[in-house]
Amino acid sequence: MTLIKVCGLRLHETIHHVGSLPVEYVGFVFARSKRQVTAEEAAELGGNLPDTVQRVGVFVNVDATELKRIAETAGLHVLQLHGDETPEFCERVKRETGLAVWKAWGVRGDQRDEEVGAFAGIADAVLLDNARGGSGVPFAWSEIPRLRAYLKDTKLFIAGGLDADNVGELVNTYRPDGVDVSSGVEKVGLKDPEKITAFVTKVREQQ
Ligand SMILES: O=C(O)c1ccccc1N[C@@H]1O[C@H](COP(=O)(O)O)[C@@H](O)[C@H]1O
Repeated sequence: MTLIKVCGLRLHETIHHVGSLPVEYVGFVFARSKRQVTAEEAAELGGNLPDTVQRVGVFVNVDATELKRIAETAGLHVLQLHGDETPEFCERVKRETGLAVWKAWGVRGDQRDEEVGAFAGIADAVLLDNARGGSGVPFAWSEIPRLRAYLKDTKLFIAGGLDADNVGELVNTYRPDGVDVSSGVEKVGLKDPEKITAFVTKVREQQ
């Protein structure tokens, strides 16, 4: 089964809707973004989710002390690191928080992408995204098999410009462990319940 993460939630109505769908993860963005929430807001929103849904915090280059503070306040289960975090930093944060760590990797389509292999066996998952993270634009999916080979058994999530129209092809062709969506389920900057349902339905149809 393909795991599903819906990211960038800020409103109670959307949280209730996502909580009623077969979704494994919900993401809260703590990076500077139009989707940014505070730890306190995330705690309140996340408190309305069923226990089956894990809460993921999205961070860009935040130090370990601040990560810990936000994770505890917001009640996070997973830390998604979207900046220049090293494998050593990921290992340390995993050890000190006891939480799962996902490393987001911006795919550029050049030799530097091979460095993603340094996170294999350290991060609980690697999330491949467009090199401009959170941009809503897909990267070249043809790179997936090459990069997956560097990750060995580490879980692979795909993000970057996914929506209900393209996720079926992605799942069918590349069979990632999970998919992550944000801007593709928005309408004029707000999460759209119909688009979220359409996305989840499309992923589940591929099983
Ligand atoms: O969503 C944001 O604003 C954001 C800001 C900074 C880093 C990451 C961000 N979001 C993550 O980006 C990917 C792709 O999102 P999209 O579907 O292409 O919009 C996803 O993992 C979001 O969690």
